[in-house]
Amino acid sequence: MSLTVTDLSIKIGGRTVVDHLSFRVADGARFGIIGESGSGKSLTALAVLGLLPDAATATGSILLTIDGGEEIELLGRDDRELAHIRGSEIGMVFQEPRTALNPLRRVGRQIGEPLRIHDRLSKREADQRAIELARDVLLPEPERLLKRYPHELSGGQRQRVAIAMAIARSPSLIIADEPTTALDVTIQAEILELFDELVTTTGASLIFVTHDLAVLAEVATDVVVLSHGAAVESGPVADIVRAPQHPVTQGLLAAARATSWTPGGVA
Ligand SMILES: Nc1ncnc2c1ncn2[C@@H]1O[C@H](COP(=O)(O)OP(=O)(O)OP(=O)(O)O)[C@@H](O)[C@H]1O
Repeated sequence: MSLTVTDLSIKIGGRTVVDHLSFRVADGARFGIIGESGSGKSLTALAVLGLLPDAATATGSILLTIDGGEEIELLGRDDRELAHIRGSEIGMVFQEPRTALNPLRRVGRQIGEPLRIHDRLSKREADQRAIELARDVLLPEPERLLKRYPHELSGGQRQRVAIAMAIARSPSLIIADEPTTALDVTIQAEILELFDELVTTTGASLIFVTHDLAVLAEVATDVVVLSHGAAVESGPVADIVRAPQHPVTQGLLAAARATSWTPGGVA
């Protein structure tokens, strides 16, 4: 699968919040969208997911090319079709796992339910698959843990459950919007490692949204830098870290270094 965003503009209440943005995510790529708060990162991710707020209007093109060559224009597509694509082709992980999880349901059921509904697995098959997925995301003691409710899990474990739900139906694209921002630093590193591993083993492409260049450098190989909704710089993460051209990128690098990060790990 590949994703080609061309000339994407998003307006809310007459204000342009994403401005003629173009980028391409190649098959199996790990692509980062970075920028300061309010630069339009989340709205760009939501546009790809077909989840823009009602007040927003979007123009341009978001073309998903699925394996086999079929091209699907996501922009302007009706909600039902987008919901179908979200389930099967695109998985999503957000900052706060609580919002992705139903507090009243055991986590195993939440992981397995889409598989029962869409892939018509029996309850037993879905339970079994939920355990496999829990293992894939390195949840401890899956059989026991899946019987628990979200509030009985730690924040890191909840995010692992949300990731298991995102990958349950083997999407070819995973979109993660600040998935580690709400977590402690040590847990953050573990979750980044998990993304790294999952993308490698599943072959899915990744769009990773963050304000943190240190985090980005752990998972992404290519990046677009946003400022006020527009791309100000793009290219391989290693180049951007080595020689940032735009003042916004230089600022993001300075902010990352201020947390004692050194860009040694960048490929
Ligand atoms: N539902 C909304 N109604 C009105 N304005 C919105 C809405 N959602 C976002 N915006 C505005 O659009 C701009 C871009 O928002 P967006 O959430 O994409 O930024 P961001 O880069 O993800 O920032 P953050 O890291 O703070 O989430 C911001 O100025 C924001 O205030």
